[in-house]
Amino acid sequence: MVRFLTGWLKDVVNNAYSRPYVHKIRDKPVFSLIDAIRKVKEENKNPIIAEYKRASPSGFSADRDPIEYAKEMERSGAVGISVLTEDKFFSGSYDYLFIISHTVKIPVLMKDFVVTERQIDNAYNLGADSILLIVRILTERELESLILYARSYRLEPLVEIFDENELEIALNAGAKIIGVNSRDLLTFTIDQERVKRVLRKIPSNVIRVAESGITSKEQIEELKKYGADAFLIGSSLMKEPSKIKELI
Ligand SMILES: O=C(O)c1ccccc1NCC(=O)[C@H](O)[C@H](O)COP(=O)(O)O
Repeated sequence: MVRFLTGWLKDVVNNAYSRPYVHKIRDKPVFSLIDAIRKVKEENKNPIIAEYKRASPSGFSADRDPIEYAKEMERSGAVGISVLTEDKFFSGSYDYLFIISHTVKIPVLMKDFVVTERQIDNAYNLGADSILLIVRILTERELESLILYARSYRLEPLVEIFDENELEIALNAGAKIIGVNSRDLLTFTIDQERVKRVLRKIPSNVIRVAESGITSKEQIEELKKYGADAFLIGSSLMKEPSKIKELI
């Protein structure tokens, strides 16, 4: 299918094409996010991917030191850290990714609107262990090709979907870890019922991640009933990092 983008999504993708190449050489091993999630589940804990997000187009903003935040998340048992690197709409940066990936020894996900191989080169060189690939902004051919490109660096991408149609695309492309985003990328509305509906349709040999709008342990327990293996949480942990202890 050919992608058709409107509004801010069109702008964010256009901006992604002109992200610069970062001249760095990776100096750390790759940590598997999938293995880390399986291990935390075996320990009967909730695998939480804690996100470092300073701003978002839906109006979120938080000013927190990246090193302190990352250390606290690792100390508290987060399975991984997601770092927003998109600059125009999320006030992210490649510097945050480098700093955080060189602070912690748990998997780090580069959260961005990835549409080029150059962005994946940057993720690897800056120390990321995984990248996000969003089905909504890619053609099927691009998705397949970027998954393979990321794997050539041993980075297993988290493939983000919205609904059943995108689930089929992600599965056809061979995704091994799939995130269902409760937030509609255009309207920003959160719909956990859609997430539950889609989660239960993902085969159990695929790692299933519930993304966005998670604020409580009750929500996590509910999402687990529908098959969620891991939880990507940004806003509530950026506002109150100590909350991670009760969520895990
Ligand atoms: O965070 C946003 O407002 C947002 C708006 C539009 C597109 C993407 C957006 N966020 C990216 C994410 O996927 C979330 O940051 C992530 O899932 C964590 O969500 P939350 O816990 O609700 O901050």
